[in-house]
Amino acid sequence: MTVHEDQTADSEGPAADDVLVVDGLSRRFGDLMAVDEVSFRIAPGETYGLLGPNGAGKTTTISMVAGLIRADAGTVRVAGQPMSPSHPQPKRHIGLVPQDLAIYPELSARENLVFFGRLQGMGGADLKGRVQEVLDLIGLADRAKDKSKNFSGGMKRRLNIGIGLLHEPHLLILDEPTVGVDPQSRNSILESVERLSTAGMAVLYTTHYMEEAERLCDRIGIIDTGRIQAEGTRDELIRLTGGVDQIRLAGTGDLPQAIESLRQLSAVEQVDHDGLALRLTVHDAPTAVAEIVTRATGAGMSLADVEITRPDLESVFLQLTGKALRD
Ligand SMILES: Nc1ncnc2c1ncn2[C@@H]1O[C@H](COP(=O)(O)OP(=O)(O)OP(=O)(O)O)[C@@H](O)[C@H]1O
Repeated sequence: MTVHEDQTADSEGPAADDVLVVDGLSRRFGDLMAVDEVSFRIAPGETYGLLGPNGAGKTTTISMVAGLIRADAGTVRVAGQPMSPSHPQPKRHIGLVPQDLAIYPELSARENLVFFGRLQGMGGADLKGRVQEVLDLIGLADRAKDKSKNFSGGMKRRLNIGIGLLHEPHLLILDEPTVGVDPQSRNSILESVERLSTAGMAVLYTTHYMEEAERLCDRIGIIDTGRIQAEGTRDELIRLTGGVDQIRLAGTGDLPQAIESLRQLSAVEQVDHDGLALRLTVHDAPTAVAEIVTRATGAGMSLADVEITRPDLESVFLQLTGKALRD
């Protein structure tokens, strides 16, 4: 886990096979420091999330990583090679999926992929084979012949992702790919990203949706006002801000005996009695809850209700920045 500002950290150095190493990346627009010394790294098969609200600096960061805009300071290494305006070659290892759709509505899914593949200098049997692989990866093989103008929002986004995958990049960058799509389409996009990650792809994923970061990302950088405020796995970030799982047991019966018995469980840190219910502070509530219920009832408690409360990244963000993730 790496913690920035005044927090202490046990930061690990970059591994030799990291697909992406970003160090001290900064960019100013006039008086605004849009990205301020952003550093992170992504290993093969790892999904790294930049989680932050609108205007946090996510798009500016990935635009610099992808070589679309110049950085004022900092370095980017892709697949072990430094990248700069004078040395753009490592760009070929990056697949960028921008926020806006870049597909031709009158062309089918397959025709779009063939068109963009040719633009990238691909052709012949290689292109044909790769297009089929990509159609499978994005789950559009059975709609390959349909014009993309007839696709749902999520299918169009997946086709957009497919275009970014054609040249077999080592790193796929997705900029808020689910904004403006319905929940079902969102799920199919997330499943595609999960499939790619399982296949070994390194993914850089920007979002302001906490649920997506929690579901997809192995590590998350919480970004606000251009700075990464904290970085780690979901659980590390939650521990960092002192978040704990709680279980509330409402019921009647021999409560003192239940408290005594529950205090002996290693997962239980603390048991309080608020008059109406027992309130437990626990490690990993979803795993511990079955044993806790068994203990409480075994000790003579008759349960009326069991409620689990887990802190989430929204509360971490609030604590770190004093603001909500969404307006
Ligand atoms: N070309 C530009 N000129 C001036 N200001 C810019 C430019 N591009 C971005 N900004 C500003 O830089 C800040 C960071 O913007 P950026 O687009 O990187 O944020 P974001 O986290 O991607 O949010 P969003 O999802 O809204 O794009 C914002 O205040 C934005 O207004």
